[in-house]
Amino acid sequence: MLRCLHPWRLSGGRAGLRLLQRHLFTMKVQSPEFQSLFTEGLRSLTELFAKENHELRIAGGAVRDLLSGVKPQDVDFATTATPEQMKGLFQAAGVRMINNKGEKHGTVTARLQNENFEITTLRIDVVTDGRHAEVEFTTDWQQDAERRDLTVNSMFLGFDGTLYDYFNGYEDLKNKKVRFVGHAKKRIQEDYLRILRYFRFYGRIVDKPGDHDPETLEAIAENAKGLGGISGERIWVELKKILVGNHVSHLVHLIYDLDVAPYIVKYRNDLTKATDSAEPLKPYQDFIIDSREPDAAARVWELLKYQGQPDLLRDLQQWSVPSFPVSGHDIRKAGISSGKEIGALLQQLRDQWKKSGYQMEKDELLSHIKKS
Ligand SMILES: Nc1ccn([C@@H]2O[C@H](COP(=O)(O)OP(=O)(O)OP(=O)(O)O)[C@@H](O)[C@H]2O)c(=O)n1
Ligand SMILES: [Mg+2]
Repeated sequence: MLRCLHPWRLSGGRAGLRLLQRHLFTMKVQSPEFQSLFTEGLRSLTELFAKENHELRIAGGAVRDLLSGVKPQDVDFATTATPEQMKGLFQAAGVRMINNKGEKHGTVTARLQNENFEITTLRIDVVTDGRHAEVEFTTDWQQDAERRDLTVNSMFLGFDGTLYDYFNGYEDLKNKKVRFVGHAKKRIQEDYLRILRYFRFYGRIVDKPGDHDPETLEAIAENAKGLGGISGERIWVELKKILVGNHVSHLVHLIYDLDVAPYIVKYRNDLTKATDSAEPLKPYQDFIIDSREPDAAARVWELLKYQGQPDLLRDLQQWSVPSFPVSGHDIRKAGISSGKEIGALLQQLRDQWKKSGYQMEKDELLSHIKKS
């Protein structure tokens, strides 16, 4: 998962600006990944905002991915427009809005040319309890960058290719450094899940494991117990992402050394509560099956070794990973030709197969298609 940095075209002679933290560094970004985002839907969206003089930029993780030469899986947008202004603008243009649950936190989702766009008003987190935040809207990009977790996740990218970087995120990405924006302690106390996000991005970005900012490690150790208040399901989602990254062994050690482990693994019966507790191996097996990485099993052993669960470890080591018996070809033979439908059916059958404890065979699975 080594990510290489693209040779960016710098807009002449501004490199000196990045020396000061909290000093806006800008440059121009041109890359095939960036260009590939410009769908018809995105063009219409940017035009709508430009017409009303609202600023709209790509924000956070998607900027990080683009700068690493990776096409982002999901793109978040940030804007100076308030949710009310966005709603007015979309209504006037006859654009459908969906899923208004995010509105309290400033997020409006608009559907243009069959694509969904999640757009969030710039905000300050006014009150945080380590899990949720009460927010206040702002039109100041720097303030929005300041409430984000890591420097590499705190950048914005305008549609003319201008990168806006307030906290040396670009420099950190190039130097493969994972750092919190401002004080690690404060950032973690705003949302304890950020402890695990730190490990996750460390596994994604850093080449050689071992180097950490002492202040960060201290802040993690001091605040690990905050993870006790986060739902097991959210923890498990992050943990799985750590396990598919690099440096798993190093990170699992660190999770134990910093005493984070008690709050995310031992004593946590709800960690994998989506599944039956009579089958303690199931979530790990599902993870291995879903990850499709050749060494996924070894990564989970690593975790179990330290989880103080030698029985689970032994059982998992003896388990031979079954392979899903249905292929796209089988479904096509059953008379379905649309690629999209085949994909959806494969996913459905996979889920059924997993629920059956990987017991269902090909014919039985395929017979379910015909019935539905
Ligand atoms: N606990 C969190 C979660 C998110 N963010 C901010 O919100 C952005 C988007 O969050 P999310 O999509 O959850 O994560 P990404 O960083 O985009 O990572 P991924 O590639 O997994 O989506 C992050 O980049 C970061 O700026 C944050 O500050 N603190
Ligand atoms: Mg994201």
